[in-house]
This record gives sequence, C-alpha cells and structure tokens, in this order.
Amino acid sequence: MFRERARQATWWSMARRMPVLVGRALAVGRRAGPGDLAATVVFGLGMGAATAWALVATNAVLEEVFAAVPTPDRVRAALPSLLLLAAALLARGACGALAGRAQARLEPKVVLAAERRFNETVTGVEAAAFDDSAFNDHVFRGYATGCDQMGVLVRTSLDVLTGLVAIAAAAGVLGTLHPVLLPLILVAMVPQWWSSAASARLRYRLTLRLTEVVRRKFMLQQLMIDRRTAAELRSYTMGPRLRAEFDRFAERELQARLRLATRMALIRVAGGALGGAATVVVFVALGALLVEGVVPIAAAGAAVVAVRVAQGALGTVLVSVGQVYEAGLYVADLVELEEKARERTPRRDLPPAPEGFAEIRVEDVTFSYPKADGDGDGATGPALAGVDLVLPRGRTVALVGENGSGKSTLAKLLSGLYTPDAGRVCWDATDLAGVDADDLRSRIAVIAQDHTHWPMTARGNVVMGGPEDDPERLARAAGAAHADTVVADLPRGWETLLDKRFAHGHEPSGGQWQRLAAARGFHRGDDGAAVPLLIADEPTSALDARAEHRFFSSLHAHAGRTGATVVLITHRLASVRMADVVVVLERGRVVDRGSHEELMERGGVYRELWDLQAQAYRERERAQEPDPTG
Ligand SMILES: Nc1ncnc2c1ncn2[C@@H]1O[C@H](COP(=O)(O)OP(=O)(O)OP(=O)(O)O)[C@@H](O)[C@H]1O
Repeated sequence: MFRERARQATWWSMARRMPVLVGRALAVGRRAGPGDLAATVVFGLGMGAATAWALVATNAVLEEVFAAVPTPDRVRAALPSLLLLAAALLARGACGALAGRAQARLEPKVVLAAERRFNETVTGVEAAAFDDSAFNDHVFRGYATGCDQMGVLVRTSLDVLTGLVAIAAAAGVLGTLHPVLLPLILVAMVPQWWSSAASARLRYRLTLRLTEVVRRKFMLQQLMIDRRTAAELRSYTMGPRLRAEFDRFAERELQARLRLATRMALIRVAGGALGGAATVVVFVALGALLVEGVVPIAAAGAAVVAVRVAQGALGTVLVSVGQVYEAGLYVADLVELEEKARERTPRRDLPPAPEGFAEIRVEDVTFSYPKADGDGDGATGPALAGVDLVLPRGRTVALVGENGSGKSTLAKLLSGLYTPDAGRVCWDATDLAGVDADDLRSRIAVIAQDHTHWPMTARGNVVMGGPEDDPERLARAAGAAHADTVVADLPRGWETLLDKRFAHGHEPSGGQWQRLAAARGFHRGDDGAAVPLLIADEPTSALDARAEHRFFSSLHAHAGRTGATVVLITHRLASVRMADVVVVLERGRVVDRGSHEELMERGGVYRELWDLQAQAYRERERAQEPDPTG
C-alpha cells in the first residue's frame, strides 16, 4: 500500500492533497498549541501586509526619483517615502521574528502530542499484533519518523501559508501597477515546483524501500549496546558476526542513498537551469513592456523589486510545499498505522468480564500464529488444534508436554492475550471474546515465562499490577514467592533500583528475578474474589530445588487460600504430582488428562516423561550413595 502511494506521488496529487494536509496540520497545531498557532498566523499576515507596504513605498520613492533628472530636491522629496519604506521593512522583520518564535515553540508541542498519541495507540493494540512483521515495520516507521514528521508538517504548512501571504502581497502590488505584470510571477514558479516535487517523491520512495533495512540495523545495534546481551555477545565472540551483518545492511542503505544523492543533484541542476531561464524570460518581458510604453519606468523598477520578493517567497513556498507533501506522506502513514492499530485494538464498548466463574471451558479451540512474510502456505500447523478442556474453580491444573506442544499458547489464550481462530474460551457460559479485554485481564494474574525485568525499584516490580500502598499484601506476596529473602539482601530493601544501567542500580540473579516476578503474580492475585485465575508459565526454571519445592507448595496454597484456579505450566513433573488435574499436550492437541495417579496408571506420554525424569533422579541418587563395600 505504501509503495502504491509512493508511485502515485505526482505533482498533481501533491497540489490536490495540499489543502487536506495543511488543514490537518492546522487542526493538530490548534490542539497542541492554540496560542502559538494564532501568533504564527497573525504575524505571518503582518509580514504580508508589511511586504505590500514596502513595495508601495518603493514605488513612491522611485516615482519621486524618476519624475525628472534626479536633483537634491527630488531626493529630499523622496525622503518621507524612504522613511515609510524603512518602517515597513522594520515591521516586516519584527513580524518575521515573532512568527518564527511562535513557530519554533509550536513544533515541539506538536511532536510531543504526536508521541503521546503514538504511545497510546501502540500500547492499546492486542499482543498478537506484535507477531506480525508488517505491523512491526509500520510501528517502527511511526516511531522513527512519523511523530517528528508531524512537527515538520505543521512547521512547513505554516511556511507555505506565510509565503503565500507574501506572494499575494507582491502580486497585489504588481496587479495595481499593471495587470499585465502578474503572469510574470507564474513564469518564475514552474521550474522550482517541478524540482521540489521530484526530490520529495524520490526521498519518500527510498524511505519506504529502506524501512526493513533500517529496522534490522537498529535491532543489530541494540544487540551490540544492550547490557543483557553484553556477556553472551562476548562469550560467543559474536561481535564480528553482528558487525558484518550490520555492514551488509548498512552497505545496501548507503548505496541506495548515494544513488539518491546523484539523482537529487541532477534534479537540482535541471531545476536551477530552468529557474535561470525563467528569470531571463521575466526580465526580457519587462524590458519589452517598458520599450512599448505599457508600464512607466518607476512601475517597472518597483515591478523588478516585487518580482524578486515574490520569487524569494515562492522559493520558500515551493520548498515548503515539497516538505509538506513529503511530511504529509509520513503523517498519512502514521494515520494509517492508527487505523490499523484501531482494528487490532480490543473493542472498548463490550460488557465487562464476569466477576468470577465456577469453571473455565475451552471448547474446540484452534489457534495459529500469523505467518512471517515469505512463509509458504502450511509451512507449520496450528499451535493449538481442537482443544477441549474444563478448568474447575479453586483447583490447580497443570499443563505438561514436550517443547512446542502448545502449553504457553494455551496459557496466552486463557489469559486473554490472544483470541482463538475457532472455538471459544468461556467463563461459565460467557465467551471471553465478547467481553472487555482490559477488564478481563485485570481479573487474571500471570507469572510469565519470559517475564520482564522492569527498570524500577523492587517494590515497583512487585506492586505494578495491584494496589501500591498495601504493606500486608506486599508481605504476603513476597512470602509466597520467597522474594522476601531476596529483598532483605538488597542494599536499599524494597526501594533498591533493579537496573545496573543507572546509578545505584542493582542486578538480582536469574532466580531472584524469577521470585520477584512470582511475587508480582501473587500480589496481583491476592484477592481471589477479584482475581479468580492465576497462570504460572514455567515459574521455577531458574529456581534451586529447595526454592522450587517451596514455590509449588505456595501455588497450591494460593488456590486453597483464595479459591482461585491455578494453571501451572512446568517440565518438573515431580511438582505436577500435587496438581488436581494434569493435562497432557502433544503437537497442539490434548492427548490425555486426569490426576497424576490416573495418568500413571494409563501409561502413555505422561508416564513415559515421568519415568524418564524419575530414572534420571534415581541414577543421580545412586551415583551419590556411599559405596557400602568401601
Ligand atoms: N509468537 C509466535 N509466533 C509464531 N509461532 C509461535 C509463537 N510462539 C510459539 N509459536 C509456535 O507455536 C507452537 C507452540 O509453542 P508454545 O510456546 O505454545 O509451546 P510450549 O509447549 O509452551 O513450548 P515450551 O515447552 O518450549 O515452552 C510452536 O510450534 C512454536 O514454534
């Protein structure tokens, strides 16, 4: 769609879209800084009026001077007009400075407003949108250029408006001197129009083509500078590889930009030559009118000044029109992103989620992740296919299965992050696809497998999903997750900043982070009536054996104390034993379910996995037993 729009970037489309773009810029400017916008327009008009006044005064001076052979008396007679001219130029300068100040104040306000709107847009969309590479590209373009270009659009639109006022003033004065002088302005305009439109089009097309390349470069550089990747990057001596990869993309970008520079220079040369020819045409025409006696000498003199003024203003207008058009394309892209994001933002007019449930029903659910660009049809099967499940209230349900069997995907559907392609996830009779997504998620606590290390204090990391000033709740959550001992060892306790990139920042170990993430989940789910579902996805992968055992006991106790349903995903089958229901997944399908004892009795995948783990433990134990003969 962007390519289509870039192809359509013709002079005619530029002119046609100009009123819409300027209108949009004025609307944005009015919202972001009404006072500054008004000041820019008023002082811009003042500049136009002062320009007209200066031209009239110039004509008056020339009339006095050329009335007869110049004498000291004639020069003296021209003095009042000269003073008027000086005053007009002063007024013009003052208006220009004030308009410039207002414009300079307006632009950052507009950019900030655009950034706020962008943030609101991207944080509102469903999580699944970020699995779509085209959407990621679009978001990146908005982030890297869209918001800044909104500021450019407003600034350059105002440049167009003030330039047009100056041209109108010059044209008005020319028209009063003699109507035949008016078309001269148009002659001077055509070459500049062509060159600025052609350059804008080339630049925009290039930006569209380079989006993916620039994004890759950006991501590679992030990997080079990020603290989290610093150690592994060095352990695996990844530096040269990342740099080579970066160079590959950078070279493509550089070559494209060099080709652009050459083509832009050619356009500029052609535009300059045509502009020079147009100026010659203007002066020849003026000379002919003078010889024919169509215009008097003083008017011809004033016309020369007026044409220069108009040309100068036209230069500004045309460059600005090109910039408005170019910025308009980016802003249109940003507006399109907003529309796409809106389509992917959960509806806000849906009824709230049910307060609780007696059981969660997963009915014949199928789900596939969006395919990456370039993936052929059917490259992989669905992540979940025809899943049926019942999760009773107040019970612990364990999801087990080998890597890639669909456990985390099912957890994301249960937590309201993704919606099924087919089938339903219901709280009793209510289909969750029909309820307010934010409200639903506020009733679910999640301990995520790939939890975020938020650059906040320890307290901030735990209380972010619940009330901030409830010390008892915080203590309960920290106790359940055994994060209290982690916090006790932190230099500033709960107030320790957990990010080494900042002064006084501290870095917990992997297992300590996991306990804090678990505390976040327990804190959110502290009131089982308000939050009747807790989902823990691989919550103990970084915990030592003792911590792991204590943690599973806490999870079980959580279901008992709060009456919430606990969904646990884990590969540690010894801990699954205490779950009320165990669900076994294989290749996106539920292949078995029941209590640990039932599943062991039946044999199958679960029994196989259990025996493997038990055997590994037995072998380890045997290796550690003292030799009775020795
Ligand atoms: N964001 C994603 N985009 C595309 N495919 C995905 C995504 N996340 C998971 N998948 C695919 O979906 C399938 C199920 O993955 P899922 O993460 O649910 O498995 P899992 O059982 O939780 O595995 P593990 O035990 O390794 O955590 C896999 O084939 C995986 O490649």
